[in-house]
Amino acid sequence: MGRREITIGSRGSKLALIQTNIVIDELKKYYPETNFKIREIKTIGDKILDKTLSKIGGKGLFVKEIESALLKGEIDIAVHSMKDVPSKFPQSLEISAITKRADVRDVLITKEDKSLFDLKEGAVIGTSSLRRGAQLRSIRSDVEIVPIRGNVQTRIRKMKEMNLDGVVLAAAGLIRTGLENKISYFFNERDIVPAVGQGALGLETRVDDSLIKEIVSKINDKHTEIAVKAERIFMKVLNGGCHVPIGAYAFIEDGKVKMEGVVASIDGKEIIKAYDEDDIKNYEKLAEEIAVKVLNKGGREILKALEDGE
Ligand SMILES: NCc1[nH]cc(CCC(=O)O)c1CC(=O)O
Repeated sequence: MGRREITIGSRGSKLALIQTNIVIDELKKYYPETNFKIREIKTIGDKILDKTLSKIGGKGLFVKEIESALLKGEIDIAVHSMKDVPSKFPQSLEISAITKRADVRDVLITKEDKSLFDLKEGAVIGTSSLRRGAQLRSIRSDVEIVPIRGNVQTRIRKMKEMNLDGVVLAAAGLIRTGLENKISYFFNERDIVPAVGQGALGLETRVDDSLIKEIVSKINDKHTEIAVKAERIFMKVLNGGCHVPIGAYAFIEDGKVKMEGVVASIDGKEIIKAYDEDDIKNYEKLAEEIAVKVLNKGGREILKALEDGE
């Protein structure tokens, strides 16, 4: 059973619209008769580009207006990058499906297409992500990190305008926008542990809209769902938003869930990591244990110092 017309809310950036169209193409495989309409919604995160996200209130800024439209019934589904979805939700909304994850890695785009190790001593790299900055400095302590904001295309343009040696971005966003050929270096996911949810798309719906929930459930990818849920548990235990350098990556392999979590000091001098694996059904316990391990190995002091410094 389908519905004749379904309205999907999306941010208006090129990447967001491409992602929403990826989701629509998937849904169309199951509901070829349905007309999927996109409604573009501007979020505060799209409007304020001259401040770092942590200063203007965190990553919830990319989803709030879209959630309001969902609550008002103006749209039936919201498509989000799971990376931008905060731990807390309005009570009557939920993520009902997470599609198959794309490349989770972070990458470097450099002015002269140089690999990480060919960058000159003291190279200046643009990223507003504390997670990327700290972990990058743990591999190359000589590099200087400068904040840079805006959508994917803007950041590449700013790299040139600000005469930076490079910028760090998510592989997924570049691949989806057809800019894969600009990537100069792929960071190994164990060197720069990705952001919670990176590379995964989530479909948010109203809790009581069982018809729409049934429709979106068709494109849920069980392995991605478990991995992203595990990462989000890690984030919740650490109580970390985007103002703390934390990362987590879970994946399913050989019938097990395997997971790494990290907390870093801003300068990258302290990198606290924990890795473990367990049966898939124990993913929640695994995520909690990894979070506790990271806290006990020194993560607690790092998080405390960040709180006091704010
Ligand atoms: N913070 C913005 C954002 N949200 C999702 C992606 C990329 C796609 C993804 O990770 O799913 C990006 C761009 C980036 O970080 O380079």
